[in-house]
Amino acid sequence: MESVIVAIDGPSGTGKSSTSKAVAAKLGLSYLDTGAQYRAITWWMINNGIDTDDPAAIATASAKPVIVSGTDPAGPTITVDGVDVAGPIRTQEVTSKVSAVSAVAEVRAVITELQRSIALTARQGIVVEGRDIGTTVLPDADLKIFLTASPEARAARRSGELKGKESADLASTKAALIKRDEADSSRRTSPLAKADDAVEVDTTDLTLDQVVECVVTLVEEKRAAAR
Ligand SMILES: Nc1ncnc2c1ncn2[C@@H]1O[C@H](COP(=O)(O)OP(=O)(O)O)[C@@H](O)[C@H]1O
Ligand SMILES: Nc1ccn([C@@H]2O[C@H](COP(=O)(O)OP(=O)(O)O)[C@@H](O)[C@H]2O)c(=O)n1
Repeated sequence: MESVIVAIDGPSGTGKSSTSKAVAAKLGLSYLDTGAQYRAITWWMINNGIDTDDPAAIATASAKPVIVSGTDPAGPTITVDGVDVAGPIRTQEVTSKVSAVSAVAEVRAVITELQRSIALTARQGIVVEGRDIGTTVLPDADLKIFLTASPEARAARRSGELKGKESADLASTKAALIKRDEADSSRRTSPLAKADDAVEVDTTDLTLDQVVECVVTLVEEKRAAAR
């Protein structure tokens, strides 16, 4: 197997981004954060005065923003209409609105198309992380991983990140995270779900290094089996 495609899905705070970046760096693969793309289109909607509670208005505007993702795991980038939005897409405002925007079928169609074209052109292969990569975006991925962790562990990880930036206590972080998971899991189009053939890894009691090692081993096993 020359080029390998790895799909990593799961809810917020399970370790998708950190794991995917490290696995891609170790194996010399590209890396794509699809959540950043949904955050970027949400940022654009807010910035352009589109009501994020109006699915029809979102659908009409969905093809307008030009989103470009840089896929080097050592320094992933994201721009919208040429503007670097790596910082602005992480605000609580975007986080609170991204589930509503990403539930709109037209938004998913545009972003899914973009994701498939990026995966197709990654010559060495790619690690793609998100919510519906194994089920919808790349159903033929060579390896599918579904990360889980307890809500307590996920909230603790997230509020650790937010400390010093935007104050958010553990309880409100946990409540916001559970609300977003529910919205992502219950939407009609391409909800957050484990693919039938995904390997589930519970990261609650694992260190990041252990999770990375586990995924790298699974990729190597796939490669050995394909030889
Ligand atoms: N196995 C782990 N144990 C402890 N902390 C972790 C683990 N995996 C990730 N983290 C930390 O948790 C936070 C959220 O991880 P991230 O990779 O952004 O998750 P996701 O992409 O699933 O939302 C980060 O600060 C990261 O360093
Ligand atoms: N493949 C994906 C990835 C993200 N998303 C949406 O984008 C949001 C932000 O994703 P993210 O991966 O940046 O979220 P975190 O887990 O990092 O907080 C999710 O809550 C989903 O609403 C999606 O719908 N499909």
